[in-house]
Amino acid sequence: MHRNNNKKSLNISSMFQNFIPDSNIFSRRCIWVNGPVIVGAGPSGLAVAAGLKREGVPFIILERANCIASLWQNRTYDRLKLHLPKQFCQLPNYPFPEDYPEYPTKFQFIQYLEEYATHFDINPKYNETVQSAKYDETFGLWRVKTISKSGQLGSCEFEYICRWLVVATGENAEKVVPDFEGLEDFGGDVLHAGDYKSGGRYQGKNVLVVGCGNSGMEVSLDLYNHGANPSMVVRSSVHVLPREILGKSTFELGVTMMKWMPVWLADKTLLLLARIVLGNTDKYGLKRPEIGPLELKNKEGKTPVLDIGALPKIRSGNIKIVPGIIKFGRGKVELVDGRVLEIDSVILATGYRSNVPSWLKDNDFFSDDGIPKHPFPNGWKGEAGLYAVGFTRKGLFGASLDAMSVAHDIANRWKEESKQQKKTAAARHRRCISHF
Ligand SMILES: Cc1cc2nc3c(=O)[nH]c(=O)nc-3n(C[C@H](O)[C@H](O)[C@H](O)COP(=O)(O)OP(=O)(O)OC[C@H]3O[C@@H](n4cnc5c(N)ncnc54)[C@H](O)[C@@H]3O)c2cc1C
Ligand SMILES: NC(=O)C1=CN([C@@H]2O[C@H](COP(=O)(O)OP(=O)(O)OC[C@H]3O[C@@H](n4cnc5c(N)ncnc54)[C@H](OP(=O)(O)O)[C@@H]3O)[C@@H](O)[C@H]2O)C=CC1
Ligand SMILES: O=C(O)C(=O)Cc1c[nH]c2ccccc12
Repeated sequence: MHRNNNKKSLNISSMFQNFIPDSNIFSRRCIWVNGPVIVGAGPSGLAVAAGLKREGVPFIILERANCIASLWQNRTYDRLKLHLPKQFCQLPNYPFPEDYPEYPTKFQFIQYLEEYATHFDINPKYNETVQSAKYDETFGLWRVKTISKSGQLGSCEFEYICRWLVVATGENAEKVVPDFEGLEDFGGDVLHAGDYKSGGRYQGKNVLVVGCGNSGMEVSLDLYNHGANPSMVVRSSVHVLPREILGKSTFELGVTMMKWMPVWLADKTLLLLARIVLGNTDKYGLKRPEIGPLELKNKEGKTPVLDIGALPKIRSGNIKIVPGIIKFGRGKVELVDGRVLEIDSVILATGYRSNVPSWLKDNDFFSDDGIPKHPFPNGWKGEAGLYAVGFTRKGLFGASLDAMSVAHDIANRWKEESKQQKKTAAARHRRCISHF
């Protein structure tokens, strides 16, 4: 759908360069960017920015929050630690400090990201939400419209014009909040896991945790540790794996096995080892999916739970497993097995989704769920200067690989176009001189 109009864009871009900056003739201020616009200042956006800095390519990062890594700073609970070993979570060209533990805390991870941004001198434009991005075929340029909520003037609107657009808004941009019958009559407090910080205020309360992914499991454990009485809803199935097997990270084991054997065999081996370490999890209401954990992650993006202590509490009955929900009523919930539970609070650990379809217009690179249609490792480059980083379903590790490919590709194209622009300018200059 998008054609590459390189020649056209060169002429038009130099035209914009003279004409647009700080223009007040439009109600929306237009800004020409001599390089890519990166949307999102999470780990993915920062990693691309660092790569571009190293190559000397100018760029702008637009971030809707007032800080970098807002998922980590604003939407995660206090007890969170990285659940993959640190070597799989560091960004390119800047290792974690040596004294960091194998599984850094979220506060250590945030500190690392702050230092990363400082080290590479990355300064995002904060409080600026991208509302739409559209490729203008006539000019061969991207038009990125934002609304900015900072400053004393209230909100301002901007339009950035650029040749390259890097989508780095993440797989977890928005909370998923399902519609439950009767929830409006429930009366107690209802929170998404993205707003949960700690179990401190739930002591002695009956709390229903909806969802059994890593968030549901870890929130349930945190609630138990704070003296609450959690019940966790498992409506379908879940793969629970030990975080480590014989002292080695299960994730690393999976990655290594996949290099040597087909994914189904790696899955079979992992499940056998998990059975030896954890026992039969089906017994506690944690039915395993029919597809193996690695294949399920690759195909559907569903992350297996890496257990950090919830499973023993499930075994001992301190965290109760309950089936799907029929409806809520005042102070209670009715379950599909006919039971009615009295509950004080609800925590929706029901996951997240990408928000790309809401703002990227006329695109056929991303599917309706906001993830690129081409799976890893082919999902980072679209047409007409469109790039995606951090949608590989491979966590920070995948984001880093994407970021290096994207920064390198843009740098090559930017340098090529800059060279051509210089040649065109020189030729124009020679023609002018020859007229005298
Ligand atoms: C609780 C939790 C724990 C996790 N733990 C791990 C882990 O241990 N290891 C691992 O590898 N992965 C983990 N992940 C996966 C996670 O996706 C990555 O860690 C990482 O945050 C992805 O980085 P990102 O930059 O792609 O996305 P994000 O971190 O989500 O950053 C995207 C940024 O884009 C901004 N944004 C979104 N929409 C707009 C818009 N329209 N305009 C402007 N800005 C916008 C957001 O505000 C955000 O700052 C975890 C995820 C969650 C939810
Ligand atoms: N320590 C760490 O590093 C952590 C990492 N994470 C990561 O963050 C990402 C998001 O994880 P998470 O927040 O757990 O989200 P997930 O998408 O992994 O899990 C969502 C859960 O909610 C359930 N659910 C959704 N809708 C309903 C409904 N209507 N009724 C009942 N159950 C419902 C799902 O069930 P079903 O499967 O049936 O759809 C699933 O169990 C993952 O990649 C995860 O690995 C999260 C927490 C900690
Ligand atoms: O925690 C996450 O969300 C991740 O995406 C990390 C991750 C990528 N691939 C996995 C396979 C098994 C467990 C975690 C991950």
